[in-house]
Amino acid sequence: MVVSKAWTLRQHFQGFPKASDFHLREETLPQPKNGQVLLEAVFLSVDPYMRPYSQTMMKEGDVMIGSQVAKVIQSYNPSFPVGCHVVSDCGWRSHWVCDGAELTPVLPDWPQDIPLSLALGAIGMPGLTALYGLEEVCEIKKGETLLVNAAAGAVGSVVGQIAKIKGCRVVGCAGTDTKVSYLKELGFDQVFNYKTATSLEESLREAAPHGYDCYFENTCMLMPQMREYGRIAVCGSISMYNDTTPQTGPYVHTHMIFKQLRMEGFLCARWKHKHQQSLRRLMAWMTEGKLRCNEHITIGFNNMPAAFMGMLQGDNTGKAVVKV
Ligand SMILES: NC(=O)C1=CN([C@@H]2O[C@H](COP(=O)(O)OP(=O)(O)OC[C@H]3O[C@@H](n4cnc5c(N)ncnc54)[C@H](OP(=O)(O)O)[C@@H]3O)[C@@H](O)[C@H]2O)C=CC1
Ligand SMILES: CCCCCC(=O)/C=C/[C@@H]1[C@@H](C/C=C\CCCC(=O)O)[C@@H](O)C[C@H]1O
Repeated sequence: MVVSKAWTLRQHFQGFPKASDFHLREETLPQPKNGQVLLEAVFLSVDPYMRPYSQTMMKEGDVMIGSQVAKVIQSYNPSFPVGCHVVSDCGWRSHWVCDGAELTPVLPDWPQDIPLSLALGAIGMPGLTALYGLEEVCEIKKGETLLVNAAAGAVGSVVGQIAKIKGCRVVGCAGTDTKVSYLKELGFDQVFNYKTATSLEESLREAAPHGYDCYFENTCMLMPQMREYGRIAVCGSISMYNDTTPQTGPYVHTHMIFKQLRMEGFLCARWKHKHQQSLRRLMAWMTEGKLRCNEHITIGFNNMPAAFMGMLQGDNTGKAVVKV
């Protein structure tokens, strides 16, 4: 018998999450049966969506939602032999018994020198989100100018690098000078700190005097600098996830109409049928040295809530993960 640890939602978050909103419990798992495997978490992801989705998808007492890279430590399923690594959506759990239907093996031939944690980041859901937002939603083309905000985050940093691979001019905005330096290292053409800029509008205009063809939107709306026929991929709105009073946004219609803009919200799961080939493309860029990524790693399963709250503070550079 294996005793698993699991973090549950003690009470729904009110505003910014607090340590007392979480509860660590132990659960004795059943012995795996035919067709089943026993998983042991290796890396767990903490992502912004957990904050809004907890409100709609979870009841108080439920195990926190989330993905992890896990190792198969007992197997009665030939598709998942002992020792292989999988991505599982079993939530904030140290161990789990399940059948293979819910599991995605990490890419076969995962290179030794690429950390497996990237299966939760640049070569996982955030990387796929970046790719689909650029290719499927923005339909970005060589020579175009792209703006991305929350640019040093898990999604934004990949967005900017893929756009560079595609021959675009990339402007990123981020909230600290450390993030700005990091994005310059990654090859972004122009980067500015929106928290210290005297005028956001002026910084945006200086960075791209002719305006933006594409805008990858991770936090909030920046509309006036769009070029005619510009495309806006609405990926997230992280700056609002902890609000207790809904914000009223800017009036965007005039820009949308006169510049004939297209603005489209999306969820990366829409292109699930492309995930395998897309992950291989991301991995190829990574092994060629064209795609880099920083990880903010917290050590210890017991520190899951701290890692989650730290991520929501917005100070991390790159992808937030927990190493068990
Ligand atoms: N549509 C989809 O399918 C998906 C959407 N998303 C969305 O993409 C966005 C980015 O996700 P991801 O890159 O994983 O996130 P990260 O946690 O890696 O980065 C988030 C960044 O957002 C910025 N930020 C601005 N306001 C806040 C705030 N109030 N709290 C925390 N961070 C803030 C911070 O950068 P700075 O200091 O520069 O402002 C921070 O670094 C999120 O909105 C997320 O929900 C993610 C995956 C899939
Ligand atoms: C206003 C909230 C916007 C959140 C955007 C975001 O970050 C979306 C992320 C999803 C994420 C959701 C994860 C688990 C929920 C699964 C529920 C279900 O689909 O049944 C993941 O699915 C990939 C992103 O698209």
